Amino acid sequence: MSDGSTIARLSERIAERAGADPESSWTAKLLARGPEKCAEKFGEESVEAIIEAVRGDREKLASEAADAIYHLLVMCRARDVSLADIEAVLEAREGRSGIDEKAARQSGG
Ligand SMILES: N=c1c2ncn([C@@H]3O[C@H](COP(=O)(O)OP(=O)(O)OP(=O)(O)O)[C@@H](O)[C@H]3O)c2ncn1[C@@H]1O[C@H](COP(=O)(O)O)[C@@H](O)[C@H]1O
Repeated sequence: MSDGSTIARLSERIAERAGADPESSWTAKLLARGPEKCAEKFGEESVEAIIEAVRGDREKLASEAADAIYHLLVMCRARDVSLADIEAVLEAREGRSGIDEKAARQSGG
């Protein structure tokens, strides 16, 4: 069972590896290729997760979802958006239902 700290550790590891040798780090290699390439990679990994979600293989979906989360964090890192930035948005949404939020947006409130 995860308490969320695995993703926080992953995010820290991505930040550490950002300055590593691209020959020895996938993170460094991706970041060296620029934000557009990181976004493309996230898109590919997301599609792989979508395919497994449609197929209904739980094990493969968990694996592809892990790849997608890693590549999402790398893409955000490439644009200087940290996990803390993402968490701040999520925290601001806590306690408000998505249905209420959508209704408020549609009524301009
Ligand atoms: N979580 C990950 C992680 N998930 C996926 N990947 C890499 O993402 C790459 C995906 O590349 P590809 O698309 O070629 O792989 P694929 O999806 O199997 O491709 P196909 O063969 O299906 O086309 C692989 O090389 C994976 O190893 C990851 N690379 C790194 N991490 C984490 O990042 C940390 C730092 O890694 P380095 O930067 O490599 O040191 C690691 O300790 C991990 O915690």
